[in-house]
Amino acid sequence: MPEALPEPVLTARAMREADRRTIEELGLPGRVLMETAGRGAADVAARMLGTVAGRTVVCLCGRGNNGGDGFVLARVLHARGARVHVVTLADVSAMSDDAAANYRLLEQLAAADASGRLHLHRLDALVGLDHLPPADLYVDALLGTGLSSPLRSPIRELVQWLNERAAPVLAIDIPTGLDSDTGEVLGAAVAATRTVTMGALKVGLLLGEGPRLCGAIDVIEIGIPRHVLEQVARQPGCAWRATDALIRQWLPRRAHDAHKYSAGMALVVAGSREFTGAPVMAATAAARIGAGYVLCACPSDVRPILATKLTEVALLGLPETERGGIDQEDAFDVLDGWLERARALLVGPGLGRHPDTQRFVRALLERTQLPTVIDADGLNALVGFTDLIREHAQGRWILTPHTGEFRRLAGEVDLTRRIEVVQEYARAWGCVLLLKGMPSVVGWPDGTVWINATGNPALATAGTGDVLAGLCVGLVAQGLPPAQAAVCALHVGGAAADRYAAHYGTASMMALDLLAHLPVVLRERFDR
Ligand SMILES: NC(=O)C1=CN([C@@H]2O[C@H](COP(=O)(O)OP(=O)(O)OC[C@H]3O[C@@H](n4cnc5c(N)ncnc54)[C@H](O)[C@@H]3O)[C@@H](O)[C@H]2O)[C@@H](O)CC1
Ligand SMILES: Nc1ncnc2c1ncn2[C@@H]1O[C@H](COP(=O)(O)OP(=O)(O)O)[C@@H](O)[C@H]1O
Ligand SMILES: [K+]
Repeated sequence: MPEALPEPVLTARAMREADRRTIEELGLPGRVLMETAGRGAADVAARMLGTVAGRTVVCLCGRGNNGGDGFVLARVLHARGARVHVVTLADVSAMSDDAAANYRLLEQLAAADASGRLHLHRLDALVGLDHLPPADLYVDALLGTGLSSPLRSPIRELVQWLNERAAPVLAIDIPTGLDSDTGEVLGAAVAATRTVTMGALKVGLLLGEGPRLCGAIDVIEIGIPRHVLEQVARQPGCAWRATDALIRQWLPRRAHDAHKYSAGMALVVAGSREFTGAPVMAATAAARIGAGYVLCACPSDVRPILATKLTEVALLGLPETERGGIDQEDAFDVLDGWLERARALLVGPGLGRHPDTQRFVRALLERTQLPTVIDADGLNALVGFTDLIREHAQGRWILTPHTGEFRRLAGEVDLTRRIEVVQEYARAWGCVLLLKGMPSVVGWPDGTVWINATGNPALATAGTGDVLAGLCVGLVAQGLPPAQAAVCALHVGGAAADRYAAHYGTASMMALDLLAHLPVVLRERFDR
C-alpha cells in the first residue's frame, strides 16, 4: 500500500527557508521557481476562465516576488491569446531582481506585440484605475508572504477597489492583506474567489479569516523537494493536514473473525441528572465508529432514563453520595472489573461538576492505565490539577477542550497563535490535545500539530462535541493509538457534517444526524 502523505502547512518563515534551501543548496534558481509558480497560477486562471483567447485579465502586481509570479502569469495568458492589463505600483528599479527581470520581459513583449493585447499600466496613486476595461478575471499578485505590517497606501485602496469588482479574483499565494501565519486581516484584505498557493499550504489560509477570504485553494508544486518541506515543517507554528488517503490508511479494519470484545470495548463514564443526552451521543458515537462493545457507566438514578434511550449500549449504575455526586470508593467496586476488560475509556460528557464527582474523576484518572479520552466535565475536574495530566497522561490521553474549557485549564492563552499554543501544551502535558474550534487543531506530545481539513458551521450545534469524544474513544477501543485516533475522529466527523451540509444545508443539523451520515461516509470516502 503506497504511503499516503499528509500535507505540510507552513509559516512564511518556513516557506522562505524552503525557498532559500532549494535555491542555495539544491541550486534551483529562484527565477525557475518563479517561472514554475507563475505558469501553475496561469493554469488555474485558465481553468477559472474556461476559454482564454479573447478574455480580459487584469493583473495587479506588487514589487516583490509575489508580483513576479503575477508577471509570469500575465505573460503566459497573453501567449495563450488573452487580453492582459498589468498594473504596477512601483518602478522597475524598486522591484526584486526576479520580478524586475520578468517585468522587463513584459516590456519587450508589449513593444513587439502588434496585437495590442498586452498593456502595462504604471499606477500613480490610484489615478488610471478607471481607464481599465472591465475584466473577466482579476489577479491579486500584490503581496504574498512578504506582508509584514498593516497595508499601506496605495495598496490598501487598491485592495478595496479590487473587492468592489464584479468579476472573480484569483489570489497568488495568499490574498493580499491576510497574515500568512495567523489568518488575521492586516488593515484590509482581498476577498478571493480562489487562491493558488506556492509549494505548500500556508497556515494563514486555514486559520482566522483565511477560510473566508481565500475561497478554494490550489497548491502548486513548484520544485521544492518534499524532504525540504518536511524539514522546515518542524519549525514552530507549522502544522500538517490529513488527507482522505491518509485517514483511509489509519482507520481500523474489522477483522473477519472479530467478536464483540476483539472489536474493542469502550467504557464511557458520563451523564448526570442535568445531562442525560451527552452520554447517549458519546456512547452511540463510539459504537457507530466501530467499537464492538460499548458500556456506559452513569450515576445510578440516571440509569433508568438512559436505558430507555440506549439499546446496543450496556449500562452500569454508579453509586452516589447522599450529597448527589458519584461515590468514589463504591464506584470503583463497580468499575474495576470493567476497567480491566475495556481497551479505552472516555470520561466526562454530561458528568456535571459536583465536587464528589470531580474527586472521583481525578481518582479514576490516577487509577487507570487505559488510553483515555477526557472531555467536558472530565476536563473541568482537572482545572487546577494539570500536574495530574503531566504525571499520568504519558501520551495515552486525548483531551478534547473547546476554547472555554482550554482557557479554564491553561489560563489566559493567546489563541491567535493556536498552533504554537497547542504544540506547547501537548508537549508540556505529554498528551494528545484536541482544541476544538474553527478549525479544530490536534497537538501530539512530540510537537506535531494537525489542522482539521473537514467540517463546517453545521457542527455549531449542541452535542457535536459529545459525538466527537465518542468517535475518539471508539477508535482507540479498536486499537488505534490516541494520536491518530484524535486526527481520524475529527476528519471523519467533519466529513459526515460535510455530507449532511451538502444535502441539507448548515442550519438544520443536530448532533445525532452526524451518526446517521457516518456509515455512508465511512463506505464512500474511507472504504470501510
Ligand atoms: N523565491 C521565489 O522566486 C519564489 C517566490 N514566491 C512568491 O514570492 C512571494 C514572497 O515574495 P517577497 O518575499 O518578495 O514578498 P512579497 O512579494 O509578498 O512582498 C514584499 C514586498 O511588499 C512590501 N510590503 C510588505 N508589507 C507591506 C505592507 N503592509 N504594505 C505595502 N507593502 C508592503 C515589502 O516592502 C516587500 O518589498 C510569495 O508570496 C510567492 O508569491 C513563490 O512563487 C515561490 C518562489
Ligand atoms: N463553525 C464551525 N465550523 C466547524 N466546526 C465547528 C463550528 N462550530 C463548532 N464546531 C465544532 O463542533 C464541536 C462543538 O463542540 P462543543 O463546543 O464541545 O459542543 P458540545 O459541548 O455542545 O458538544 C467542535 O468539534 C467544534 O470544532
Ligand atoms: K497575493
